[in-house]
Amino acid sequence: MSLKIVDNTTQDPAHRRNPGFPLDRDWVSRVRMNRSALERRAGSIGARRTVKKDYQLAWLLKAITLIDLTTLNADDTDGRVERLCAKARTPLRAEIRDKLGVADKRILPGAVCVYHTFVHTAVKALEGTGIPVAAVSTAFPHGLAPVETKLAEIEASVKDGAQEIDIVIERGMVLRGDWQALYDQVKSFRKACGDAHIKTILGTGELATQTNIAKASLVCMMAGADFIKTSTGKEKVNANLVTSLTMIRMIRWFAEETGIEIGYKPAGGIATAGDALKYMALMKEELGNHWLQPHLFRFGASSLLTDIERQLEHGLTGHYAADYRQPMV
Ligand SMILES: O=C[C@H](O)COP(=O)(O)O
Repeated sequence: MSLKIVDNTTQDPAHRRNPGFPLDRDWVSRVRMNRSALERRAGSIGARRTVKKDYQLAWLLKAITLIDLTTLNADDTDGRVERLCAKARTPLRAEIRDKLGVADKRILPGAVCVYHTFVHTAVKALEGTGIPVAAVSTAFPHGLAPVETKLAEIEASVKDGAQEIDIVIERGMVLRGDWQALYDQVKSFRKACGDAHIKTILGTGELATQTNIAKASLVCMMAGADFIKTSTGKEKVNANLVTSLTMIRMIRWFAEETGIEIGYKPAGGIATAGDALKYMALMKEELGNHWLQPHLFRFGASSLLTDIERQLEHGLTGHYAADYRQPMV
């Protein structure tokens, strides 16, 4: 089995951060997406075997490095966040790592993602691992609060040690086509983030059309987003392949025009190893293997790791482990 694919780190020194660009209204007005063409293309993902069976275990190991291990529940506690961080420190049991021959490799999730309240706890629990803490700020999940409140929340998360900030946009700005307001707000969020990387959550399930999703993606990238992210996980419709295709194509277009590579984070409802492989195949086919690195791709997921661990064990032994052997939080 080739495990070359898991040899990556969370930082690529050659990667240029998005500096942000002026709002180009002409470009925004030229954006049009064709939903049925997107659906046809999305339906073909995973139909052909993109990942050969022998390589699947290596891809699943890689998938672990691309997860923002997440807990975003109203009943989260310090204890739950600490247990999640313990899982992040040891995402795979030693026995599985040994059997896979990867005991010496860095296989850790891309980040741990929590509410602002728990940033301090997570930073402390992850000390020494190099795993960044991502905070959902700006009145997650709806994004409806005075801008000053949202900016203060970002600043507080950064002060507590968050290295990544997942902001939510106001969906109403997109539905009204108020691109200037969206651009100005995301730009101010980016400024408040400072060195922390900013992921902009679009709430795609609430944006009505693929064209709106594409335009919102573009405006966020112009305003300085490091990542564009689909969903909070709280909308009725969360990440899916059609929307992913729309956003990935905007990332490609943006890279062609500006030379800047923006990250992509599908989030919400991605819970199985099979789902993960489909998203990875989509990235590989549309943007190339290069984009399958933690600084350019993340899964926002609360339960994906559990299934990946189960599938890895099944791949090794032919049996599924009992649930108690893979506790999450
Ligand atoms: O950003 C991450 C999402 O909230 C996680 O959603 P999930 O619980 O459906 O995996």
